[in-house]
Amino acid sequence: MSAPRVLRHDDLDELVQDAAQSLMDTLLGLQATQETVHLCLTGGRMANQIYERFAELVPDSGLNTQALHLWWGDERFVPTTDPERHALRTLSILARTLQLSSAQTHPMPASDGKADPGEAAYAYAHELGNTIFDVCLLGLGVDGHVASLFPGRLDDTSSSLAVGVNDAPQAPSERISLTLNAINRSRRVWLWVGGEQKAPVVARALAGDPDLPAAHVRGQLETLWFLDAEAASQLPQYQCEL
Ligand SMILES: O=C(O)[C@H](O)[C@@H](O)[C@H](O)[C@H](O)COP(=O)(O)O
Repeated sequence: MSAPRVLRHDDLDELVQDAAQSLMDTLLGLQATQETVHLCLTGGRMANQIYERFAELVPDSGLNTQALHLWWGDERFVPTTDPERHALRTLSILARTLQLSSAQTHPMPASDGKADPGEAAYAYAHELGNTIFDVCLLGLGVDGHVASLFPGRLDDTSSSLAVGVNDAPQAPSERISLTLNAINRSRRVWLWVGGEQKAPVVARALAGDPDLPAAHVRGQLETLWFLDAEAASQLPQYQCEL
């Protein structure tokens, strides 16, 4: 397990640019040595901005999009065509420049066709099997949640890979989430966080507050927190690298 490192950026634009470029560079580096790369995506406003920038980088990058597999860290348990679905938003951005077949994209199940979030989570865990994410992306909620693992409901002893959430404190209440078990077996875990309202929870999580799910995420090789200056504003200077 790797200790968290903080990459502090002067502003949101710099964070978006660096996060998108770092993702591209890492995927290209991986493709030089391995056939398939598994990337686990997150929802949220910050991530969507970074995906926009990433999609712009794709055409001139040399990225082999055929060799990329996309997974999701969590999903809102709503119908397939509901615009609230993380997968729908993310794919609508990425599909501008990435040609992706359905065999490469592994969205979490939607509510049409599945009885409840638990059944959907079970199916997703089965699909995931022994897959290890090369990069697992996460956003951070103001309450310290990551994926759909909320404070006070942390299923940290779960040996399963995905869980159904029926009473999330944030709408919609029904969700599917990867567990810490699935997240923390990733090679790299990257958190993308911006804005002043996240500063207190960033400081608590990086101080190791055990109540916060975000304090428990670790990649096997790398745990990187990409922050803008506002989100990093309550951290001690020594914790920031840039
Ligand atoms: O599933 C959801 O309801 C949200 O998308 C949420 O979990 C989000 O990922 C985080 O709150 C961080 O997102 P922001 O980058 O939008 O702050």
